[in-house]
Amino acid sequence: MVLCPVIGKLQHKRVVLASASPRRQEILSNAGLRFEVVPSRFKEKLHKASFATPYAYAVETAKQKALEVAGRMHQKDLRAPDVVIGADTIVAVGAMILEKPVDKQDAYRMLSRLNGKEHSVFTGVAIVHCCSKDISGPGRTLRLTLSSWAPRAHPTDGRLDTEVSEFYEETTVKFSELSEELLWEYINSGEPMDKAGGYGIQALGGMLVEYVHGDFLNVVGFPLNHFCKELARLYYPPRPEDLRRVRHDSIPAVDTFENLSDSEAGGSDPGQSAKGGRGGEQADGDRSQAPRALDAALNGADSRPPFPTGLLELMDGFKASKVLFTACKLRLFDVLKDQGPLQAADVARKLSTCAGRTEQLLGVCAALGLLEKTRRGYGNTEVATLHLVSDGEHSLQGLAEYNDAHVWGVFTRLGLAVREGADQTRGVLGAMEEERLSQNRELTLQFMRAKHSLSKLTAHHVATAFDLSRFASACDLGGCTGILARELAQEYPRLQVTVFDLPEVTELSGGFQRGGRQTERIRFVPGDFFKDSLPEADLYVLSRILQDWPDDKLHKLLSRISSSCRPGGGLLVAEAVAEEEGASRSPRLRTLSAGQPRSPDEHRRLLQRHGFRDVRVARAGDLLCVVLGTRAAP
Ligand SMILES: Cc1cn([C@H]2C[C@H](O)[C@@H](COP(=O)(O)OP(=O)(O)OP(=O)(O)O)O2)c(=O)[nH]c1=O
Repeated sequence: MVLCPVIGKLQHKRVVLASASPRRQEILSNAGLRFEVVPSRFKEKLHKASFATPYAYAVETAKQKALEVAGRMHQKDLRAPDVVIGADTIVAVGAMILEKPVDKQDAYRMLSRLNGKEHSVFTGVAIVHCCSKDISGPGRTLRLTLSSWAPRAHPTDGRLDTEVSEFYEETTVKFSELSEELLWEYINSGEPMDKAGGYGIQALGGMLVEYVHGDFLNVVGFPLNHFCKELARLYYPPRPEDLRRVRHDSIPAVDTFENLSDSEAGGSDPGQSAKGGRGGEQADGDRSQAPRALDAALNGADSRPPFPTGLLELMDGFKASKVLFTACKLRLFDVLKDQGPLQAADVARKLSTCAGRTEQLLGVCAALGLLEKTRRGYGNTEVATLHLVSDGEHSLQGLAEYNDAHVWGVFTRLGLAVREGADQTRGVLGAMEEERLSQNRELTLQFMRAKHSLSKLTAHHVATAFDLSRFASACDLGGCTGILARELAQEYPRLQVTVFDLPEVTELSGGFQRGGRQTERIRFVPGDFFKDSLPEADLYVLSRILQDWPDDKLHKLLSRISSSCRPGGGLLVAEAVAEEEGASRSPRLRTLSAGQPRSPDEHRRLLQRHGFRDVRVARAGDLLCVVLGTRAAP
């Protein structure tokens, strides 16, 4: 498929879609492109009469939308993009260009013009390749240091070199003869208001359409097929004669990040458009100029090293994490779930936070794909709705809270851990151990919320990695809130499950339980698996436990389990995946714990060393590996 190889070319680039259109986001996401959404602030006010054709207007508007985002991100170091994609969809009937209706009357005027007639839908697309050439050398990254949150004396002197590839696509659409009543019924549905021409062919508006000649997705807002051909043309390999380098010193200056806000950030002045011809002047509507820098990089003529996007992303990753944790701590996603979308000022009012910095936080959350910005303000994206709203079924709010309150501190002491070998986790978990969780109820609850939200992601995978129906009873050692126990009871209707955990944990587990028949087969027993007798069970379960203990403790625990397990009984171990021996685990799970990352084979050998045979290994999602061993007769 032409897109797959091209996706590979874009995979390590920072791609930004400069559009608030959910349709465009969906079309590109479904095609497998990874990108961030940074809606453009370009005001679509180009003078239509100054364009020779409707599609020239659409292409120029698309270009200005993309250049505005490229310029803003370059100036603000939100995330230095490699590629910015802009698009603009218009409906043309006769010489008239129809954009989004301003009100119902306007929608009626448009639909009446389209009624019973054939019209064209044009989508202009601009692909802007950015190469930052600022005084601090190539590349810019997320620079959210304290200073960058303070008003800047002046924007950086840096210059943004861009190379623009642009094209348009035309689709012909014919409306049926529509009654006045039907038109108003459609208008009152509200659907027309955010769509060019006042209709949405992909939804109710499909009822108005008699036929479509051409790319359907182009009508919805993004000509995916043409876009793929354009990318293929750009990356395999560009022909020198197609290259046209355009330098945009005229990128419209915008205020510093600090001062940028909806009311202040005017659109870029059309007069400052790119040098060179207006968009779309060529008859075939397909004017591509691949970037020369790209051609040089692809053909080895450029001696400079490839841009270290991944490394810079690694260097700045912690800032993005802190932005996420701060937004979670402020319950930003909860407020937007209940009352969104909201303008930045309204968010600041509801959170009782500083308006300027709230605007910045919202902007970065949008750049991180956690929020989407539309004319009506900021709203949660799908991932935020699923995982960042605190009462959501799949919420990871607890994990964010715990990482921010505790794990963050652990990593600030990484240097000490490396120099002195001290296990900094003990500094946190240890503190929890020594002062006993019971003396710090809030800490215990935060720990349990974190473990609960993380376990929810993998509990089903762990419970179903192997067929456990031969066991009548199971004991989940360190089972915390019982999320895995619940999954086991759900999956195996015969199974009785015991959750064995510290008293201060089991006494708080009630708050995490949800109803359901399977809870009748789950019991919580307080105890310490290093000191107290283990509850009797056919199957013992250790999920994300071994990783937290040094070898001496780990062998002590496995030895106690082996002694408690009758011949034919089982031990199920679920741990973070370490691909090969000694490899470090996925950083997202490593908490600097005292345990060693273990490969599946190392786990296999560990169980065999403690008397388990027929040891099998499986994967649980891309987070955990699951190992099941059967206790051999002594
Ligand atoms: C004709 C037609 C348009 N549309 C939509 C696609 C676009 O989202 C919108 C045209 O307005 P645009 O200005 O192209 O895009 P937008 O305002 O939605 O987003 P942005 O400017 O941030 O990129 O109309 C449909 O969804 N279905 C249709 O049938």
